[in-house]
Amino acid sequence: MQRIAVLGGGAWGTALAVHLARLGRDVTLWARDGALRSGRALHAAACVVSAIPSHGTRDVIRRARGLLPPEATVVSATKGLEVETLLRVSEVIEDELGSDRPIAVLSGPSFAAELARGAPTAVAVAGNCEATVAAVQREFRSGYFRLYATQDLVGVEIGGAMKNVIAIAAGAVESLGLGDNCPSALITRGLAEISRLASALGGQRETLAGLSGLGDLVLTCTGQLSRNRSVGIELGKGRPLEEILGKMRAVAEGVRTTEAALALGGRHGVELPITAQMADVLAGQKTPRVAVEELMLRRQRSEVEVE
Ligand SMILES: NC(=O)C1=CN([C@@H]2O[C@H](COP(=O)(O)OP(=O)(O)OC[C@H]3O[C@@H](n4cnc5c(N)ncnc54)[C@H](O)[C@@H]3O)[C@@H](O)[C@H]2O)C=CC1
Ligand SMILES: O=C(CO)COP(=O)(O)O
Repeated sequence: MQRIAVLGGGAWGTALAVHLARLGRDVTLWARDGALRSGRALHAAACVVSAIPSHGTRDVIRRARGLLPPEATVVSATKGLEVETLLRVSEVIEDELGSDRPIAVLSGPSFAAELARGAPTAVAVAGNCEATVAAVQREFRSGYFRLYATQDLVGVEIGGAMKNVIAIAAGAVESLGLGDNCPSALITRGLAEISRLASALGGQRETLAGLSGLGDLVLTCTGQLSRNRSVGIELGKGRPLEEILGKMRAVAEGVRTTEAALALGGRHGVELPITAQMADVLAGQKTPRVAVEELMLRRQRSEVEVE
């Protein structure tokens, strides 16, 4: 897997391209408005890493379809859901490229800037076949980048997408200055909510206790570099969402994921109380303070749910 094309010239695509180039791979980075049409970016690629925001993935993959070498593995590094279809990103890719295509997903606690400077980082890698997962694990690893293999695509992708929703909530709670108990409860109950949805969709709860669940949740809810957390901080100050997003150049996937996750929960009969409150907050229908009060006043229940 020597030749690698990275689609997406944002922070994450760039960091992954830098990392792979450092490993001696022959890397091409395709940024929006780049030369995808000419096929130069994808020519003879053994592997294509997709680090496009979730809302742009289908379009870019569709445009890449005819240019992709038939055997090329596609590795999704995106964390989100397709709002219109409620599909996970690997499902979107499969929808466009067919179920024979080797597809893997990378997800876990990994701020782009830290990977780019070679800070020790560990992620999960899942895929639609064991050999694909093993190949990605082998080809992407370095002294500072470690990949844990799993076959649980659902768990890994739901963990990566949903942690962004809880991170927005964590930022809002931080802004309200409610102390340390509240964010801790939010992270824990957020994890319960994420695990419930993943499990209903066929994922394994154990996956959510791993890097693409708890690991990424802790990083994004507490890390200074998180864009999702920073959206929450601004919401907590009372700024409207449009104004916050209008000033942001980077993507905060949790904003769109909130709506999609809530719809997925509804479809599968899964209660997502924090996500539901965040949907109201993001829609400007409720303040974060009221959302916290309503969560606290919910009917008390068992901590561990019996399925
Ligand atoms: N930044 C990070 O630390 C990490 C980000 N991710 C995920 O990677 C994905 C990409 O995020 P970043 O690179 O951070 O985003 P970014 O905000 O740094 O850049 C987004 C890039 O996507 C391009 N883009 C936007 N809309 C597009 C569209 N419709 N079609 C094609 N390209 C489009 C933009 O031009 C820009 O180059 C997201 O799903 C994010 O959650 C995952 C792990 C770490
Ligand atoms: O996914 C990330 C770290 O694992 C990046 O989080 P943000 O998109 O909130 O910056």
